[in-house]
Amino acid sequence: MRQRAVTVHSIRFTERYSGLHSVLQGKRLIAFDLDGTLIDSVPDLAAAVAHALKALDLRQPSEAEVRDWVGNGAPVLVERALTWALQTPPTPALQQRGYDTFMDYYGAAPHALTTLYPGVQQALQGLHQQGMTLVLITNKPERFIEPLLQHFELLDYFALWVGGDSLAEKKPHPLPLLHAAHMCQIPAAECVMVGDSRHDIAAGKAAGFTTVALPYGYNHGEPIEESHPDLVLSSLTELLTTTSQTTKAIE
Ligand SMILES: O=C(O)COP(=O)(O)O
Ligand SMILES: [Mg+2]
Repeated sequence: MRQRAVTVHSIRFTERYSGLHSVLQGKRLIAFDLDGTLIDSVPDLAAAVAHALKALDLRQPSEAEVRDWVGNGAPVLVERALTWALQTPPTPALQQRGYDTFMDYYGAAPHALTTLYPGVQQALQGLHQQGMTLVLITNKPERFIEPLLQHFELLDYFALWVGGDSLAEKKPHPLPLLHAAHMCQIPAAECVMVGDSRHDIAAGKAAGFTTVALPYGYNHGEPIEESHPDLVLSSLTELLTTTSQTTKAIE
């Protein structure tokens, strides 16, 4: 069985890096959020929202407006868009029509306008090579995960992925995180949740994971620091620097 030992190198850490060091020390599993953390997907989500509203003869929001509505999964995104356009919550029938049109449009090409954030490929590859177990936990519908990971050539890095409709609960509930830890047989105390939104940080805290935030994604227009993650990074490659300095896998 594979075990992990933590090796502290005799280098002088700056205050920032000693913070990184202690947060990741002894961790074996990193759970990544998808939208706003690994991929900038808002251009495609906004195009699908606009298409769905246009099909219903409703006014269409800007990409900036849609950015602030992302985070609680596709049904809530469509509901927020319809409520904005109608200035009142949609009827169940209208919500269903809007959702179906959104899903068809988005599902046809979920990566057409979507890009990987800088350093993502490098960070995942490095962490994977170091023997870290990587999982993906998104509120995005499960059916879109595999095509997106395949398109960006990230699929092989992940031991498992969980979508917003995969289980009975989604983030900010801790269930998807606890499910992933259980499936990988790694205790929550040795797991880290990395995400861009308050839902990632709340889910991580509730699951007993260490929480790491990225400030460049989608958080309903609020600074992620307000959610008090254990650490805020500017790029995922900072994770790589830290773990390569502080952990070493042994047989
Ligand atoms: O689909 C959403 O609303 C957000 O997805 P995420 O959990 O990957 O950020
Ligand atoms: Mg996100």
